[in-house]
Amino acid sequence: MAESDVTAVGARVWLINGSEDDWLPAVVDQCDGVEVVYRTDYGEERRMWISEIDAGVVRLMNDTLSEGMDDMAKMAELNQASILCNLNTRYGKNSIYTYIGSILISLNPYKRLPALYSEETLHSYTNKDLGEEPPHVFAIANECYTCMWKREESQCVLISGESGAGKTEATKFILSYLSTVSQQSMGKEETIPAKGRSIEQSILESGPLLEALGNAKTVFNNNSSRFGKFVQLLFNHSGQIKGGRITDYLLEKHRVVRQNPGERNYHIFYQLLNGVPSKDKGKLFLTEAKDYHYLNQSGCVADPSLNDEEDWEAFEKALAVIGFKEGQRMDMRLVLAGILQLGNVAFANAGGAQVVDTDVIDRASQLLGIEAERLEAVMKERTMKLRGEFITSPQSIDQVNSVQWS
Ligand SMILES: Nc1ncnc2c1ncn2[C@@H]1O[C@H](COP(=O)(O)OP(=O)(O)OP(=O)(O)O)[C@@H](O)[C@H]1O
Repeated sequence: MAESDVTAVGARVWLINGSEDDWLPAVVDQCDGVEVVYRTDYGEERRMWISEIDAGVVRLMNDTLSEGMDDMAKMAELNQASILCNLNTRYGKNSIYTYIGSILISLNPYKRLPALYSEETLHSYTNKDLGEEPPHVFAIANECYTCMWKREESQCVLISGESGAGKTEATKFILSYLSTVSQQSMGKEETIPAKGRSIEQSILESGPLLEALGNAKTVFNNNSSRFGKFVQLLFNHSGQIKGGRITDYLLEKHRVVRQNPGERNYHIFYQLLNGVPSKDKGKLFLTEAKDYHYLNQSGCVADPSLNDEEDWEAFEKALAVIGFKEGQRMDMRLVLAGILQLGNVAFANAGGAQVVDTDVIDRASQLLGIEAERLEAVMKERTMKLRGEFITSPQSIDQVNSVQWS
């Protein structure tokens, strides 16, 4: 390598800090023949005397990396620094997807990129081999779909990443791709099932449903899934989706009663309060989020990026598409409103915990369909079976609160 290559203005270089993981991608910004100014991709400026520069300090970057490679398995230099540099270069061009062989790396753009997920883009990935088109989550979905045919074996996509990385969005894109190709493979003699809803529609509608009940605003992600899920789709021999199953894991249950500062309870409670028409609020005893202990303790009841009213409509529509009747939907509203009332039951010490305001118990009992006396008793007393006999004893306020809030 000629030394002048790494001092020529505009040249892409590596500044060698130590181990390969510490290399910094940079560009030669200025050179007056004595001193060189390098500007790193991460915004830093580094100055060096030309006399100090050798291959142990600055190295010329491979041309292919300067442009950004869409498959990193083909990179000449493969280390943490070159991977991060390549992803960063591509991210700057809104190329959020990159392969390493058949593994897809997806970066969260934190902005809508409609052209990337248009119908036209989706169709450009059908019947293509992996690598034929630019890296994309649709290409992974297509690879699964075609491998299922070719190998006659079940296929699996594993999506992992930290909170807010984009797993839920990626899952939705994969489901939307598979549901589109499933509908395309529908034979002429086959029609959408009765009640005007297809399985594909039901699978897509499961998104708003699961998000309302299992997602919440956290400090990392305003729509964080607080559970893991395994989505299974079953295809027939014509390539159509014939069924699906979603198994959930490890729902963060304690969020219903307690949230960290700046976070929210599950979306559904705020959607209920904002979405139920005023005329129906009375019978559900609904007021405002700030009035409920389960919603007001974190200091956050709203987020400008979330539209609880619209999301309530999407939730109700999803329930209808999936097949819940109005009576069942009403039962859900009653249970949700009942949970909010339970959080407001307050206790005082009077020879054991006693309910301060029995109106709250009355409201909860009406909503949940449980006798008020029995509801009050299970909240403030403890019953044990001792030598075949049931013994009921009062509880202290701490004991009662630990049951109510944990
Ligand atoms: N491909 C994308 N295009 C546009 N925005 C995206 C994309 N992926 C993610 N986002 C944005 O980032 C937010 C967080 O993404 P997402 O909810 O999918 O993360 P997650 O990995 O599922 O997080 P968690 O583990 O907390 O549930 C989304 O609400 C969306 O605003």
